[in-house]
Amino acid sequence: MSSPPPGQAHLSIADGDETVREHLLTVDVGEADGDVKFRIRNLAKKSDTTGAAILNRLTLDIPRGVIMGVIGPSGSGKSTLLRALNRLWEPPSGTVFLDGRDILDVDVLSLRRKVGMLFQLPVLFEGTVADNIRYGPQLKGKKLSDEDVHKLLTLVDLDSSFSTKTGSEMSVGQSQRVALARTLANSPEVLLLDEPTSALDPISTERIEGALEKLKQKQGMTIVMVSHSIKQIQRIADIVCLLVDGEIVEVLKPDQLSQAQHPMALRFLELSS
Ligand SMILES: Nc1ncnc2c1ncn2[C@@H]1O[C@H](COP(=O)(O)OP(=O)(O)OP(=O)(O)O)[C@@H](O)[C@H]1O
Repeated sequence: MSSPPPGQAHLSIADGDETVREHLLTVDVGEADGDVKFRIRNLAKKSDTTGAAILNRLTLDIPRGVIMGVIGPSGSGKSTLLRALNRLWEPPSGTVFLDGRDILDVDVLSLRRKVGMLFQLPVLFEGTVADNIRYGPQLKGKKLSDEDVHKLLTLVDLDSSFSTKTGSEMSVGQSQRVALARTLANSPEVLLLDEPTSALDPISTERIEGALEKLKQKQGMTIVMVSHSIKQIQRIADIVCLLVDGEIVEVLKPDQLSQAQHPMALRFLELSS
């Protein structure tokens, strides 16, 4: 079999195959595959209180340089999965690999620089936008110039006049873009986004989506985004992963959702049309 193109390791194998789901879930692109950014193997988590499974032995490859959308009903484990990827909770050893390396073997602070995260609501620190953007690099002893700050603002579609504003002078959408710029100041390789636009108006949403597209195209950023909006996933994701009750039940291209076999995927599609 010829090698799949970068970032398409799973999809090219399963294209046109009626048993898409089974193939996608069992295909292993190989231990040393350079096109896989995150390798997740048998990732499990139980509730501390009830012992019920929150994540049920998830196995998934996240290809490098793609936007992967994660969808699923409320409580299906989407945020829990995302949070394992930068050790906001500690996954068991041997379950999550970044560039082939167990993330438990990576210093947690450098992991979080490489794997930045953005939440539903932006929380800016005190001080100006520039202070916020400079914060991460400063911890490493690096001082960003005004030009660096302006470049980061441009990446998120804000003009340089924002650098002197404070959180209280901005809308939630603008603050979210500043939070994104602050994360980007650490030069991450991966962005984890937990419903980053669910509190935003359509114009702000479009701006964030535009920034994410640019980051993927120009910097080859790998992006994993939890979203409740199928339409958003269809707009920007290259691959969509459907979680139901802590299990991955579908991994497919967004335009193949109508061919999904799991009833929940079809339900999602119905609700979004
Ligand atoms: N530390 C924890 N201890 C116990 N239960 C937890 C813990 N963290 C999450 N849960 C439970 O795990 C399940 C999955 O939660 P999670 O937030 O990952 O789901 P989700 O798919 O992101 O949901 P939503 O779409 O509503 O944000 C939920 O039932 C939640 O209550």
